[in-house]
Amino acid sequence: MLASLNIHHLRNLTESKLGPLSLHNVVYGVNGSGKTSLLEAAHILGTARSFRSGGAKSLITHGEASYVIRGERRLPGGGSVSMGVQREKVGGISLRVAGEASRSVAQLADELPLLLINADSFDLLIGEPANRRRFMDWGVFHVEHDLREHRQRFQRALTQRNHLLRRGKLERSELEVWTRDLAVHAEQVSAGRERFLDTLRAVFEPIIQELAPEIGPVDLAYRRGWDANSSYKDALHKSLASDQEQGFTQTGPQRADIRVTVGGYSAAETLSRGQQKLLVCALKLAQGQMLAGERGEVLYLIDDLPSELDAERCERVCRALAAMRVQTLITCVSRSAIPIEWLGSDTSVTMFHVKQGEVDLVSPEVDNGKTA
Ligand SMILES: Nc1ncnc2c1ncn2[C@@H]1O[C@H](COP(=O)(O)OP(=O)(O)OP(=O)(O)O)[C@@H](O)[C@H]1O
Repeated sequence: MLASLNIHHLRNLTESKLGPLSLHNVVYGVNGSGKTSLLEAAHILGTARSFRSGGAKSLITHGEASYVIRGERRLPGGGSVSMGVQREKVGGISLRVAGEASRSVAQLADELPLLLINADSFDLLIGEPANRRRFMDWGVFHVEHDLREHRQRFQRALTQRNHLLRRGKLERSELEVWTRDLAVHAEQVSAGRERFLDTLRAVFEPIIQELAPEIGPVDLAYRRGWDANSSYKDALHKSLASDQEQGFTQTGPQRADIRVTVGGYSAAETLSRGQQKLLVCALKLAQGQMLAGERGEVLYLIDDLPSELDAERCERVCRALAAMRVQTLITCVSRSAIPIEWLGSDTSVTMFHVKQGEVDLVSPEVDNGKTA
């Protein structure tokens, strides 16, 4: 569990401490006060990158030369691990884990597994299929580590095959070699995605029922990217002439998708914005449940949880998070937007008030909900 976060010169957070952190942490403050920047700091600590667009250097407080983010992770069995990320305007990024310099972002991710829910998360439902493929591949690689190699070899074979298809004069034997390789690894990648989706469905269904029973059953159908009745090898054989004409491989896992429907209709085109948010939250909570099952720990960064949700539905999300026993860092504009009893007992929830980059620990008893 992340125990504390110290931030130096990240956006308007010139010298800020967020801590001590509990299982659930609510940060509130007016627009532009620095709430998202606090989530961003936690995200950088676990991934070495921001979730917002823009150059990495634009995160450094204007006029300063570098930012530094330090965090302390409390270990389940006692003891703690320190983590740190520093970015220089001139120079680059340096990472530290347990007092040692590290070159591996994966080491940060291992120490602090994170999941983010923010306005961009809607892309999972309404965005391009690539967003849903990334979601599937995240799951595949967390659950089945050896599929990484199949994925890399699939990508390499696809690149090579497309390269040959683009060339006017076709080298048949070379094309056949890459097509054979492509077919083998594509089937593996696709089968892995299908298994992930089967596992996810079982976790997702009770969560969506709890968060949004009124929208009815939600179907997550896997579209593997080629004719469901043929092997990929046969599909490639059938589409060879047309692939040659187009100059690229038109079918395969690079076209896979998850079709999300409600009562047979596209969820993206049918659901209201609030319902879409509940559906996206259910997918992310299912993802977290799978990750927590495997890793034992996960930290949810949730930007402006109450936006788009009415009080009752916001409460449902909070109660689902509380039931999962995952750590949360949730932002909202007003103190009263998330009554802490939705998340659990007073002892497992800490509130912070951020004002122009300054973070204050708020005692709920003293504050009594009056500081909005
Ligand atoms: N490099 C920078 N140096 C200094 N200040 C910056 C820099 N980048 C952004 N800011 C400022 O930091 C502040 C914090 O922005 P942030 O997005 O964290 O606010 P927020 O509390 O999440 O707001 P909202 O509720 O509007 O989403 C803003 O006032 C922004 O103008």
